[in-house]
Amino acid sequence: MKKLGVFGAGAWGTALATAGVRAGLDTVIWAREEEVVSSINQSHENTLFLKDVPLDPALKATGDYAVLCDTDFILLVTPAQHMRAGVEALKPHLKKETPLVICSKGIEVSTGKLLSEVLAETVPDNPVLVLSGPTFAAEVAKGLPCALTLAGSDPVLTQEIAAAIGQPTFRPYQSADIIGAQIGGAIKNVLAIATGIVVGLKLGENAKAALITRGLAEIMRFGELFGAERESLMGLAGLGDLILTCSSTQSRNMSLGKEIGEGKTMEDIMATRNSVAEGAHTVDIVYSIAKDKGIDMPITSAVYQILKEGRDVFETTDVLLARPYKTEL
Ligand SMILES: NC(=O)c1ccc[n+]([C@@H]2O[C@H](COP(=O)([O-])OP(=O)(O)OC[C@H]3O[C@@H](n4cnc5c(N)ncnc54)[C@H](O)[C@@H]3O)[C@@H](O)[C@H]2O)c1
Ligand SMILES: O=P(O)(O)OC[C@H](O)CO
Repeated sequence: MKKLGVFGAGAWGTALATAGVRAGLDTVIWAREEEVVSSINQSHENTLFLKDVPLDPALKATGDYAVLCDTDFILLVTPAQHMRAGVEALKPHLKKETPLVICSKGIEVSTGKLLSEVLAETVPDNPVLVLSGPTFAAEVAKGLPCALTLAGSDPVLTQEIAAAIGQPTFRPYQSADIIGAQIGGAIKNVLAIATGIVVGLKLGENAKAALITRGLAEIMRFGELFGAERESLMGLAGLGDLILTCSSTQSRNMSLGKEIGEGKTMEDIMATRNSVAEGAHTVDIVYSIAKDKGIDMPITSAVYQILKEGRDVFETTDVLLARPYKTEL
């Protein structure tokens, strides 16, 4: 495992590529936008998605699938809703034995499938792993310390990849629970929007803590349906990421919710951004699955109603608070 490919050069792909370079890997990042390829190669910065963070000149960018696929393992970092199309495009150039590591956080809205299920359909022969956890791209790119979950069904391969990309400031903890490693990262984005709304409405720190904790209960209930292990949901890729994302406006999801709580519309907010807020997509499918399967997810439902049905934030909050009292667990 000497050569790393990174598929997708948004903020997270770029940060992961810097981690690869720092780990001593010969790293190439594939970008969809020509201007990103040239800005990384010439100015050693991703001016479109990770501005003002200097990148190691050793990091090479390409727009060529064949160059990306001439590597020992590939991190997949496209937005979740574009993962299927992205991997389909990659497939003709991909060696069957190349391990693919899902680093995106979301559930495919059109099918309700986890990204590992999407890969099982599109590239069934490639080994698939998941890398997820509490990690803001800018901090990782600057080399600040973090810890993540690296999940894979083959413990030897998982260990091999952890050893290849791991370093003191980028610590992958291994797991066999590929499902659990994806559920927390996908749903915490929806809950971060909810927390942002609470912050934007100035409902206080107590409300925020209550929402994060009851949000975790929603992750647990949803995870059970997919067969996630509870321990994984309490780990870095679950609770850890929920805490991080709900705590800071560095999160695109949390800050989106905050702006909604402050009275802005989705149209206004999206007009000022070129980055992805996965929760605004994931909420559709989580809401729909929860409704279909009878899973109690009142916070997720509230986010859906506000974002997708245009319900008033004050009215929706009142309805949430007026729900009957029940046992905690
Ligand atoms: N940014 C972070 O701190 C962070 C951390 C962990 C995980 N993630 C996850 O990584 C994934 C990628 O997020 P990001 O922060 O790198 O993205 P970003 O918001 O920085 O950049 C947007 C990305 O979307 C791509 N894109 C836009 N339109 C597209 C299209 N039509 N088809 C394919 N790709 C398109 C762009 O090329 C770019 O790579 C997301 O699932 C996110 O949840 C992000
Ligand atoms: O900026 P966000 O909300 O996409 O969150 C980034 C990461 O997922 C945090 O772990």
